[in-house]
Amino acid sequence: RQQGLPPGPPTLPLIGNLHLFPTTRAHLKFTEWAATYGNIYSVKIGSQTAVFISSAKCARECFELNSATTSDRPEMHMLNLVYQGNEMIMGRYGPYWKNLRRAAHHLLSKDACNTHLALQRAGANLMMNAILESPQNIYDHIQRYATSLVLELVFGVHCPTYDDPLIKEHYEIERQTELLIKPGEHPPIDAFPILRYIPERWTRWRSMCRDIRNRQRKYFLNFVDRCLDRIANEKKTGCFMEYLLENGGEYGFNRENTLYFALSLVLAGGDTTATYLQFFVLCMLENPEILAKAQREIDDVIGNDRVPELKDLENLPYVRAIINEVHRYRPIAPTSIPHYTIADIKVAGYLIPKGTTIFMNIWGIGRDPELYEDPDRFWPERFVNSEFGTKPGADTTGCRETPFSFGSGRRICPGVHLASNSIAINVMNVLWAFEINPSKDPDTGLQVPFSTNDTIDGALLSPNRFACDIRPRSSAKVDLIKRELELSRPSFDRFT
Ligand code: HEM
Repeated sequence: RQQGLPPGPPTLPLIGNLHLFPTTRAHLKFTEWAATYGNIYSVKIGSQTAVFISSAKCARECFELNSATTSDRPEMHMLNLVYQGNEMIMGRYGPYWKNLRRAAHHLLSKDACNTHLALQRAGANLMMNAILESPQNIYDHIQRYATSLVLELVFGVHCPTYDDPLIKEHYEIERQTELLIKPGEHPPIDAFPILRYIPERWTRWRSMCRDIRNRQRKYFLNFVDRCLDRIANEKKTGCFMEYLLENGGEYGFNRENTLYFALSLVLAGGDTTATYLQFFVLCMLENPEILAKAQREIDDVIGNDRVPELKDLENLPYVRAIINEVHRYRPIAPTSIPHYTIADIKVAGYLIPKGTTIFMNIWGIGRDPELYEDPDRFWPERFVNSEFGTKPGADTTGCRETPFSFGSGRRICPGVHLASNSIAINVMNVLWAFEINPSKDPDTGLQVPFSTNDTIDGALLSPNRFACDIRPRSSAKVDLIKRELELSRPSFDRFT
């Protein structure tokens, strides 16, 4: 470990800390290290350095005040094989990425998102109706909502049911793609670049990258072809891809850039929103008294004669607190997406050299004992008692309105407004419409186990499929849900 670097676990010659690097539930180990080595610490992997930031104050200094230097992404060989530098999420910082961000703003700015609200509400109504029809499939109904929304907006493709083959293929592609970046899944090719030269017959990753690339191209190019057809036949849906195919030059995009930009939005926008909403349902299942309190608030403000609207959220402080607490308690990207320095910087008095990978330890920031009382407890009241959910007297430098789970600095999630609207609409709907209880095994009568800790071991933190007993709170609400769905169906007409 070079002089001036933040402290960290003791290293071994050549491999550094590689032998200590966790391959499962890595965020827990990274947060444990923060308790030992501090809110900024470094880890060596071969010759490479990684720095972990685990406090709001350091995150502000690192990602916001030094954003001109900390907005690159580390090079990942396998992603290069799949995307050849065209995609956005791991794209290198520079003029091409700046154009991608400009283009993303066109679709995802706060104002643009106001124009997507009718579609989001229609999709949410479809989800409530699907829960009425097959409550046992709530996990899938949530996935359908989130995936169909991004496919509708980006490619003009509507998926009305969860067993639509397009939804199934989307999730297969997401799962495969996640394996590319899952720690421990492959040899450390990026830390030891010499591994790139191992002959193909002894490696699995090259053929895997080729398969994923081909599968993604087949899936997404089919959507592009459909857009081209609609443009030719003057049957446009107003989706983003149609706009890009006609105006991509505005951003300097060629056809490949356009394809991979759209792919980035769809892959980044579907699973993330779905995972948040699945965790929300699990948090309600685990905390019936919190669910009941939120429903009392909803009943007082909205009542039984109409469904919730986005603007109701202003009058629902406890529901807002629940939304913030789910973000804190189960951040879906617990160590965000790594950033990379393009020059030396100083953070908290330590040197972070050019060429360092920096992780924002979102999980650790949400569990910082200096900021949060009883951080491992799901307790929305903390966000009622103080603006940022912090304990009395805490130094709130770096705390902010946008949840940390969306990342930080110039790379902060550009989908934050779309995701926040989806979350608000669906959280209010579910609280207003449904009772949520543990389900019982029909044979044994025993409660079917569930837990917010029962997660898929992937690059993102997402819950395993779970069961619950979710049913309408009254027959009058069933009638309202059905009526609302019929009223909002015209939003889908343009996709037929
Ligand atoms: C609950 C939902 C979501 C969460 C928690 C989330 C979280 C994140 C995080 C942590 C990052 C990395 C930020 C950083 O590097 O500092 C990110 C990046 C990104 N997100 Fe999201 N996201 C969500 C939904 C969405 C949606 C709906 C879209 C678009 C439709 C989207 C598009 C993107 C893109 C394109 C990036 C890469 C940005 C870049 O590298 O410049 N996300 N997101």
